[in-house]
Amino acid sequence: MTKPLTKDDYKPGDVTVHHDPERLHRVVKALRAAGRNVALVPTMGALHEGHRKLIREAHVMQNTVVVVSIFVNPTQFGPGEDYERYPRTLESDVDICREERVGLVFAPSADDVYLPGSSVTVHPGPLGDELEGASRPGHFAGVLTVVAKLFNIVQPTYAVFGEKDYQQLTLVHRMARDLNMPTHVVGVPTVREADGLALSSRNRYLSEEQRQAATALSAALVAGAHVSGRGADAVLKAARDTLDAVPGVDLDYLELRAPDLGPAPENGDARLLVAARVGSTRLIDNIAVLLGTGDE
Ligand SMILES: Nc1ncnc2c1ncn2[C@@H]1O[C@H](COP(=O)(O)OP(=O)(O)OP(=O)(O)O)[C@@H](O)[C@H]1O
Ligand SMILES: CC(C)(CO)[C@@H](O)C(=O)[O-]
Ligand code: BAL
Repeated sequence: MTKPLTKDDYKPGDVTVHHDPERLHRVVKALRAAGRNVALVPTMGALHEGHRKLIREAHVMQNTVVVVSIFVNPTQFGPGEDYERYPRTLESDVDICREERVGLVFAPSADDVYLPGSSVTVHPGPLGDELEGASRPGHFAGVLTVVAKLFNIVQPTYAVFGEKDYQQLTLVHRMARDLNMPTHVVGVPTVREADGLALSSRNRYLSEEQRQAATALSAALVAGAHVSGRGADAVLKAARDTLDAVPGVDLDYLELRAPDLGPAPENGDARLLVAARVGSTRLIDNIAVLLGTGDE
């Protein structure tokens, strides 16, 4: 039988913060037994408007308890990446969650998530070594393993992810399908600043000058999308020219792919993806494009 909840487990109308995976698991199990839907929004914290939009999407279904996880997952960072430096702002994150009517925040420590001797991981398949995975070896094994753990701890009906991390969203979809996970994965369009820059927790690393240069990523995607009727070569050239015109932007990749990140089609729906370093900050972005044949 499910144990009744106490005020330390769940406070209707307020947010409750849990650190212990087993306790959180017990709380969501009791809420489900009481007829509530459970939706999960996985994050690494330092919450911004993009995260707020994911939380609002998670509320779309009536009678839902939204769980936001806040965990800077060490296994998805490579050596020399910004794991130590990544912003950790739990107190203000909890305030944002309260404003957004989140029921439960799950903020575990790395030791609670990865028990000593843990060795089994999720293998992302070949897509895990491409695009982001080519620059960040092992990144998607780390992401999918922690997302699978979160799905098992929370057992959500819905889990919401942003299109800003398009390859991550694609791989999480694929993991849920390939491993018969009962969670529905929902994608949310990218929230942008007025000048086009995709919101990202890492934007706070940028100096004023770098912040200005960083608009080159979204500008390049828009320039590419603008000429999409003329075909793939025109898209890549327009995007590349835009990036090349801005000093201080060091391109990592600019690629056109199919919407499922397979090879780009000659025409029809496609995705244009970019990653670049501005100073020491690595930024990513992407946009949907409709490729024409170049005849029109
Ligand atoms: N601008 C955005 N619009 C929509 N969703 C977003 C945006 N930024 C992040 N997300 C989504 O929020 C979720 C948590 O991402 P995360 O906490 O890593 O934030 P982030 O801003 O992407 O941080 P980072 O700078 O580390 O990439 C992911 O599903 C991510 O795609
Ligand atoms: C999905 C995620 C929370 C897994 O650590 C992370 O990759 C993120 O914040 O996008
Ligand atoms: N937002 C994706 C998490 C990462 O960059 O590690």
